[in-house]
Amino acid sequence: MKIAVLSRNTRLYSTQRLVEVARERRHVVRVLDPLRCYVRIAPGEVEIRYKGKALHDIDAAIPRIGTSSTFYGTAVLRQLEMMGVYTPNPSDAVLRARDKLRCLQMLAARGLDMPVTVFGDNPDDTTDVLDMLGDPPHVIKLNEGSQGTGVVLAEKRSASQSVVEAFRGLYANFLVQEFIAEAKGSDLRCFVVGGEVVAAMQRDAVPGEFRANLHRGGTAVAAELSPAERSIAIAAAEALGLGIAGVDLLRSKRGPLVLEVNASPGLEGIEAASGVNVAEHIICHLERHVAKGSKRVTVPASQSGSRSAR
Ligand SMILES: Nc1ncnc2c1ncn2[C@@H]1O[C@H](COP(=O)(O)OP(=O)(O)OP(=O)(O)O)[C@@H](O)[C@H]1O
Ligand SMILES: [Mg+2]
Ligand SMILES: [Mg+2]
Repeated sequence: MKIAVLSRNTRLYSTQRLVEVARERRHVVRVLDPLRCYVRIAPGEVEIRYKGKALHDIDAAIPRIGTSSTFYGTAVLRQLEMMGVYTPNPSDAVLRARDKLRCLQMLAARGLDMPVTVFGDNPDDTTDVLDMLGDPPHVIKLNEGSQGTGVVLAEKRSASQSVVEAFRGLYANFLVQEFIAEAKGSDLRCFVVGGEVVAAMQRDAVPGEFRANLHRGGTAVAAELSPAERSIAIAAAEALGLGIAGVDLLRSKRGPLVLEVNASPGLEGIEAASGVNVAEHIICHLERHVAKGSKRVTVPASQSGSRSAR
């Protein structure tokens, strides 16, 4: 198989692991910086080039698209999809996951439990928006934040109001959630590949911190999931159409709650904590799909001319 890993940095742990395992399993693998891919769009043609050369015959692509290149990265991925390249995480699904509000709306539509969430645009509505949520503490989050940045705990209503005003002043999209105190600064990261949870870890925040993210100093240990936790994680990944997903859950009084679904979950923390070779699960998932015969589109010579991508 010829595999492309769309990643801005070949030195990242996740990128390196995917390359390593793909090579071990005798695939041809190449890391492509999505920002160095460029595209020609014309009727009946599919063309994508990388550093001066046409890309062709790619069987599968693994998008590892960071928040800073969502727009461009997903456009490149879409072009690969148009060429019939298999991707476990299609561009539309990556876009859905990147937008926390949209993600929560889709999960709610499936009846999956989550912290109750509100949002509103006009300052005149803030009081009523917060009334819809209930008493503090509240968690206020930037809609497109990651690694715990822009996630703020407001203990009092006046604090919620101030943070909301500050985010509005910065023209940032945000959402406000009920604070799940019973989670006690811990969350569960469930790594879903091809409709199965292949690895899970519990992350615990450092004392005095409510965010469990490893980037915020949190620590991680392997986690045993209950059947309910396992099934809600799988359902959340499926609701968004993601073959690979990092689903974050909180353990609450009313059962597991989905916090968010990440489309480019990191491998370092989860492989270290769980001891599972997650990269191998991902490559095996590609093998199963490409072998199943997801066909690459061949552009007819009459349409593609000398510009054909293959
Ligand atoms: N409503 C909540 N109640 C309790 N704790 C919360 C809540 N929302 C977030 N947290 C804590 O803050 C952390 C960061 O929140 P969240 O996962 O939404 O942000 P993120 O920046 O997208 O993180 P990631 O790096 O996992 O993508 C969570 O892992 C959890 O520990
Ligand atoms: Mg996230
Ligand atoms: Mg998270």
